[in-house]
Amino acid sequence: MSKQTFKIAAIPGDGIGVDITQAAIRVLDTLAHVNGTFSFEYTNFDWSSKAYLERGWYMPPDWEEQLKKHDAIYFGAVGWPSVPDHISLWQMILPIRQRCNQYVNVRPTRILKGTHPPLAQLQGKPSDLDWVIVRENSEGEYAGQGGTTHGHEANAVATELAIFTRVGIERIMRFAFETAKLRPRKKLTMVTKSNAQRHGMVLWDTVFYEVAKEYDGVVEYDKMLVDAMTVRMVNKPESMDTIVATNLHADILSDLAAALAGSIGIAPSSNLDPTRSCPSMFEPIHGSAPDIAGKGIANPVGAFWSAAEMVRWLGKGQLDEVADKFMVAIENVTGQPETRTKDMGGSANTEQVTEAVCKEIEKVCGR
Ligand SMILES: NC(=O)c1ccc[n+]([C@@H]2O[C@H](COP(=O)([O-])OP(=O)(O)OC[C@H]3O[C@@H](n4cnc5c(N)ncnc54)[C@H](O)[C@@H]3O)[C@@H](O)[C@H]2O)c1
Ligand SMILES: O=C(O)[C@H](O)[C@@H](O)C(=O)O
Ligand SMILES: [K+]
Ligand SMILES: [Mn+2]
Repeated sequence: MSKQTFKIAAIPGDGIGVDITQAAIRVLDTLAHVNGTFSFEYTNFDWSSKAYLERGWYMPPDWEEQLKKHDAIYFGAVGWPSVPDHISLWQMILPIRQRCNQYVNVRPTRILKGTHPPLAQLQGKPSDLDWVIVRENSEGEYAGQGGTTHGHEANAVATELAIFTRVGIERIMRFAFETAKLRPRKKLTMVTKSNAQRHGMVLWDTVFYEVAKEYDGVVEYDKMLVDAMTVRMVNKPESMDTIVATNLHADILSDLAAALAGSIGIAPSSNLDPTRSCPSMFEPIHGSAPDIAGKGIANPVGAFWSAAEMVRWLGKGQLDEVADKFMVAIENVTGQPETRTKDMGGSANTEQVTEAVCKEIEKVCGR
């Protein structure tokens, strides 16, 4: 069998995005080397807030064409205090998600070996918390429509329009049910705020129950209002498995999930184009963390987990075992107190964790 080469567009971005992307590439290359059946070829894109401040743009006019030459995109994080966050988000990450048809954002959470999450200390066992949050990634509260009139005056008016389409809702529901069907608990919880938001959220509910009919007897499903959902996530983590929510709700719930599982630094995400007509994008859910940037102490585990999901996606079913072993290597490292970063109660730096994961890959990922 000839060796497969995957073309990766690497966009480190800002702050700790740079450290963790570098770490992820090192780990991915070690994995490829140890496995021997595939390799990665990277194009590095210096699209960042720093570059924006120097040259006035984040991405060049042909960014889409450039990205689409790749099999996948690996993303660090974007955002820096000297640029308003809505500028950085809307000039980088959100256009990529929208124009590359990445309408699903998959955010798994579970309690990795060796973590001491607040939830497990309160009650229950680590395996109680094992979720996949399916985030609608193309519309909703992130549709980007709205405007401002009389901007700096006392009578300023601003609108922020959330848009929900039947097509958009139906495809995310279907993806969520298919995800739930393949999980051990086979449960799907759908989250809205359809008591207060009586149009878009009601359409979500309606389409959910329509699609649900196709899964009767296969997937157990229920519906939650987002406020009550936060309580259930803390008090009854074992009662849920797959969760589907709108762009904004799932953004918030996934940070909560990460914190309950131990740290924002371990949580991964896959921005997927399920049709595979565009490259999908993999990134940890955290941001550029300006408060710890430049210190070399960022937890790279969320970045590694995202890299493992990228391998799984690129393999189209052929590299699942490789991705699983990669996760074992990561957990062998989180399992050791001396190779945990500060956010996980340890004192190791990014470099030491990366080194340790590479060593574990050599032990557990050989063919
Ligand atoms: N997808 C993205 O690129 C993305 C995601 C979230 C936030 N952002 C941007 O990042 C910037 C900072 O946002 P924020 O502070 O709200 O969120 P953040 O996720 O960057 O940081 C929140 C807190 O978590 C800590 N943290 C995050 N990742 C960590 C890691 N890997 N290891 C250890 N600690 C970690 C940070 O130090 C900080 O205290 C903003 O500009 C925001 O818009 C971008
Ligand atoms: O999508 C967003 O809201 C931001 O990019 C970030 O908070 C994320 O979760 O990816
Ligand atoms: K990120
Ligand atoms: Mn977020």
